[in-house]
Amino acid sequence: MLAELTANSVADSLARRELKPLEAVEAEALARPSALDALEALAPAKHVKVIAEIKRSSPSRGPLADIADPAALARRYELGGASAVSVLTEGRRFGGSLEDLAAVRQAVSIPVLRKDFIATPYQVFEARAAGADLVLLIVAALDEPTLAELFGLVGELGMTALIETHSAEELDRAAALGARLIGVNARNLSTFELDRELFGSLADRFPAGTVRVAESAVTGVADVERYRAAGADVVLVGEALVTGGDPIANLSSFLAV
Ligand SMILES: O=P(O)(O)OC[C@@H](O)[C@@H](O)c1c[nH]c2ccccc12
Repeated sequence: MLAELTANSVADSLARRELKPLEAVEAEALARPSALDALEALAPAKHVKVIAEIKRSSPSRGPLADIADPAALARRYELGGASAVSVLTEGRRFGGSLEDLAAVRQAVSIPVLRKDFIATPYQVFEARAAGADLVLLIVAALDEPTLAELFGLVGELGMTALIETHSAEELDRAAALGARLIGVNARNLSTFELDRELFGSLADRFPAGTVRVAESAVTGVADVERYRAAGADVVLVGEALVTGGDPIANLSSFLAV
């Protein structure tokens, strides 16, 4: 189901854009200055860290925010103390683009995550060419050889993979891969259902030394506290930051946890 969704989304986004040849994108990716060290930026610390997301809309929630200037919002996130910025680059359902990512990259000096349904090496090169430091790989959407191939390529390009999981079995697959940055998404991307307890139920399963990311379902500081108490090093927050008024004030309350 999710694999199909990913394939459709990839085909759709590739069909809608004028595509440069792979060699050109690869050359652009390799010509970039080195990616920022996201593992260092997100390393466990005394307080929880936040990856703040630029998110215009989502299939489950519809339009969320009219973000005319993603770079300006990213600057607010950085000022507010976010450790990284996530930019949704999927166009049809999330209203994002690689242009958003490139604009954000120029505006901030913290690591930037390409959040999309990545299923091909081409998209990984594109991410680096646009300036991404991190790339999301969703275990449920990828077969084993593809996941391993993309994970390897992300590393070769000097970027960090955020491996997204939604079950014990997927978390074990992420661990077997040697992932250092692993997320548990509270949202099931096939049914859109939220399971707020999932991160807590899987927290003990993260291999020692990995950075634990709790993704989705933060509506306020109480959710950040709950994730932190369950063992999260990092929370990834979208909707609450794009809809909740001043992101700087919201971030400062989250970062006090
Ligand atoms: O808006 P929220 O509930 O704070 O969620 C953010 C982020 O976790 C969510 O956008 C997300 C997590 N994994 C994804 C994969 C694809 C698209 C989106 C996502």
